[in-house]
Amino acid sequence: MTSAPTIPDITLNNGVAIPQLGFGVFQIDPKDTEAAVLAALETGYRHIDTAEMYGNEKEVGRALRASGLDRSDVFVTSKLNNGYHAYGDALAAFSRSLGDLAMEYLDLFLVHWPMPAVGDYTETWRAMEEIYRSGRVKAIGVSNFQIGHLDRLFQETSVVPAVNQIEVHPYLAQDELRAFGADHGIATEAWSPIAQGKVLDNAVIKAIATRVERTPAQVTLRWHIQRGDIVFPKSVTRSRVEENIRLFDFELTRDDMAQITALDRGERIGPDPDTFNWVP
Ligand SMILES: NC(=O)C1=CN([C@@H]2O[C@H](COP(=O)(O)OP(=O)(O)OC[C@H]3O[C@@H](n4cnc5c(N)ncnc54)[C@H](OP(=O)(O)O)[C@@H]3O)[C@@H](O)[C@H]2O)C=CC1
Ligand SMILES: O=C(O)C(=O)[C@@H](O)[C@H](O)C(=O)CO
Repeated sequence: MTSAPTIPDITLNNGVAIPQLGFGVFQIDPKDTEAAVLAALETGYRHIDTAEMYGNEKEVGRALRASGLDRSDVFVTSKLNNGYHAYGDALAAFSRSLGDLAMEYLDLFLVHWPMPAVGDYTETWRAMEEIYRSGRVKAIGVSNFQIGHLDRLFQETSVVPAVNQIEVHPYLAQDELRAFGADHGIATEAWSPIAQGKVLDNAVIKAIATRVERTPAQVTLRWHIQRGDIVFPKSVTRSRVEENIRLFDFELTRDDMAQITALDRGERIGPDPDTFNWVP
């Protein structure tokens, strides 16, 4: 393939820079993860999104070491699993994630789900603040938090989350929650950015793709990039890993952007954060 593109950074609310495009590893079998992450790093990705829940942190760490890259060259995110929301459990879970990744620090650590009916996420967030103060993570954030959850954090805790990682794709544009985040200095990370493939046969996206001579996946990912969100598509297919990074040498018009945003139908492919209380 041709040389790797330059991926722009987004500056988080504490000054930390995060590559706007990364590589997600949800549903990559642990036995396949080292090879998949290594392929992504070889292709030019410098940002990996994992989680304790995915069961593949060890393999992510192995891939980074096998790549020969410096630890500081790659932005690594992991997430606190749902069973560890109590203060002491959260501290211990963070240390376990670091141990499994075999890293001295994480770039970003997130509360994976708010779990509103199970525990008190403000207690969990105080543990995250303690982890942040320890210097073993460069930034802390949340995932799947709704406006009400964020409002409670603002009222009862000190550190404003650096990011909120939420489901966003053309069928779930999330404009209200994204705007709320932007108003409070919280960057949006868009999970399942191509809706696990479900938006790729959409007629509007296909027509734009034909006109700009790109694939529907590239058009959809470019829509996220131009909206300013952070994305990390997942693929175990080398040709798609290469396709998904080629987003920085074309542009969508204002009309393309509006047409894709108008596909919003409030349709989730994942759980509803207000009612999701699953402990793996
Ligand atoms: N915080 C949270 O609660 C959540 C976070 N996430 C994060 O977001 C990441 C991405 O989301 P994910 O759910 O994996 O879904 P994605 O929207 O990234 O879609 C992944 C699926 O699309 C396929 N695919 C990838 N690229 C292409 C392409 N160019 N053309 C056609 N098909 C393609 C993949 O197939 P194949 O692999 O076979 O090539 C896979 O089946 C996760 O890996 C994870 O890091 C995801 C869900 C929830
Ligand atoms: O991928 C993630 O990060 C998730 O949280 C999802 O797996 C989510 O928990 C789910 O889809 C459960 O069915």
